[in-house]
Amino acid sequence: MRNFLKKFAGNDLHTLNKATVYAVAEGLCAGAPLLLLFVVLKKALDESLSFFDIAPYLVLLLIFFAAQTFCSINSILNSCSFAYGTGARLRLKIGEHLRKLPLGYFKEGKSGNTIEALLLDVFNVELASSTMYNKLATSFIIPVLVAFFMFCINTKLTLLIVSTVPLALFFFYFFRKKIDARSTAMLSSHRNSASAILEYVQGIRTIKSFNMTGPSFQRLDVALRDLRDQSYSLEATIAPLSEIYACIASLGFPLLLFFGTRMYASEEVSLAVLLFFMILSLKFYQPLMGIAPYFSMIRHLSNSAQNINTVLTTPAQPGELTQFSAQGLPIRFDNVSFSYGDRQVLHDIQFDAKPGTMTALVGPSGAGKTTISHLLARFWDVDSGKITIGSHNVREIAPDALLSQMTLVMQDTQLWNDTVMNNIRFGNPQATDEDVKAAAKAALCHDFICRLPLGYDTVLGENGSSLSGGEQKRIAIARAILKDAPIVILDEATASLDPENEHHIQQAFSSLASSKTVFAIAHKLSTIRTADQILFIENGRIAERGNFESLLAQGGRFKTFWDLQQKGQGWKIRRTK
Ligand SMILES: Nc1ncnc2c1ncn2[C@@H]1O[C@H](COP(=O)(O)OP(=O)(O)OP(=O)(O)O)[C@@H](O)[C@H]1O
Repeated sequence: MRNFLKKFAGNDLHTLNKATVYAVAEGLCAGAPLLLLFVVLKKALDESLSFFDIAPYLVLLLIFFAAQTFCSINSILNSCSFAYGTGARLRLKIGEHLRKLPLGYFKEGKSGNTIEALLLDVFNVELASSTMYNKLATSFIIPVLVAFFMFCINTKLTLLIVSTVPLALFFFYFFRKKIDARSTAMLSSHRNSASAILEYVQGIRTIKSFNMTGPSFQRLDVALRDLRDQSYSLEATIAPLSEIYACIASLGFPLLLFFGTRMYASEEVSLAVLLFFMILSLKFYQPLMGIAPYFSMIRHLSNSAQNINTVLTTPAQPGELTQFSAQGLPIRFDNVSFSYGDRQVLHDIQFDAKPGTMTALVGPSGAGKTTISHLLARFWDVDSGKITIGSHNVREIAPDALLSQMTLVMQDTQLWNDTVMNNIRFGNPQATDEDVKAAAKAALCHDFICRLPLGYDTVLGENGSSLSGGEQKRIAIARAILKDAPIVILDEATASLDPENEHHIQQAFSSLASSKTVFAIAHKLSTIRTADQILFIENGRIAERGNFESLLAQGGRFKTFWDLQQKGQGWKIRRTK
């Protein structure tokens, strides 16, 4: 645990050490009244006792109380400063690392796990370092110091008191695998529910539209029930074990009573010493009793630490070229093949895109169009062949440097719960308000933004929920215009829009795409009439290529596709009686 904390705490580790020293000092100060009690008892039993005899001890007691309070405050402040500092650093580190991971990592259903790493696991580390670490340290150090002190007074009585502790610890050690298993199951269940809740919240619109709220949403229901069962099962294991552990450990007290009184009867020890040991044994057992619940927390922590490590050690995509400009460079897909797991979805893709031209990717659903554009952005790396920009293989280019040269307008628009101004400025944080407005005008959104209650200062709600789909898309285009990257990828950007919105967005795209190297993925073939080259993708291969007219003239798959779309424009929903 300490190694894990050390790894992320850096120079802050001395704060944790300070907190531990204060915590031990606090524990010892808390024990001081017992020592004074012993002195008072001894005086009372050996001689007569007056107020003047105990007055200096009363003063000492007040000093110890003050010292205890001082140490306690400092222990809490230092451990909290360490815990929340380390927690914040960990969250930032995870957030920073996530940005460098290939998109494939998030597509493989690991996002629930990642959120768990950010929330529960880091929270566990915070909790461990703010309270558990000090509690555990003092729970071991204080009994050791008390035992040493008792040992100096009477060896036999000390041995009686401590003899049961190894037995109790061994008992817990014997059941550790059971606790481990329950704790691991509980954490895994926690992760499942986090991912189920995430899925539920993200899909809430669909769930509502199918009237599948509440328990009918099976996965969430099952995950939450499992979490309830696993949490209960863990507690039901820990609670009896903790009680039996505490019982075994404190068996030393009856032993002390039995043998201690016999030793007193045979005048082997004085009454004061016997009474003192009885009182001191409480100080000895008390911290040991308190540590039982921490055994499962240690398991939680090591599990959380492992999970955080898994996220942090997932390799970031390599790429040594950190300064790169794609301006004016041609792009080449050279015999590119790619598989998702065992399933090959792209075969020998070969084409060139000259700078400043538009390449349209069309074809049936699932043909591999989006995958081609994602490979260019290095969301994944190719299995064979290569993609080059100018003379550079994209594998050589650091993902951040590569993405800085691209604008992606995806099917789903991601907007933040922030002002319109900041949402657009996301494309270029250095942009002035005037730059933002100019981009908004070019993307044909200035007018509707001005009609919003606070204009550019209007907060958009979660994922732009206060705007229509077409308006959201135009904000995303304004953001892309502001980024002004030399490569633009448009993925089904006009899908699901009404004709008026589509017309506006087409105009906005023209502003975005002028003089850029554009890759447009489109189902509606009418939107890519002006493309310099059209690649018709089918079953992961380029089946046909050419410009709009030449492809129609070929009379092949593209032509069939076009004819079908023309017919489809007059489609009706027929009611059968
Ligand atoms: N993350 C993924 N893991 C596994 N398979 C995937 C993944 N993403 C896509 N696929 C599969 O790869 C194939 C190509 O998908 P892709 O999204 O590139 O097709 P597309 O031509 O863009 O389809 P559409 O027009 O419907 O968006 C499909 O069969 C799809 O099921």
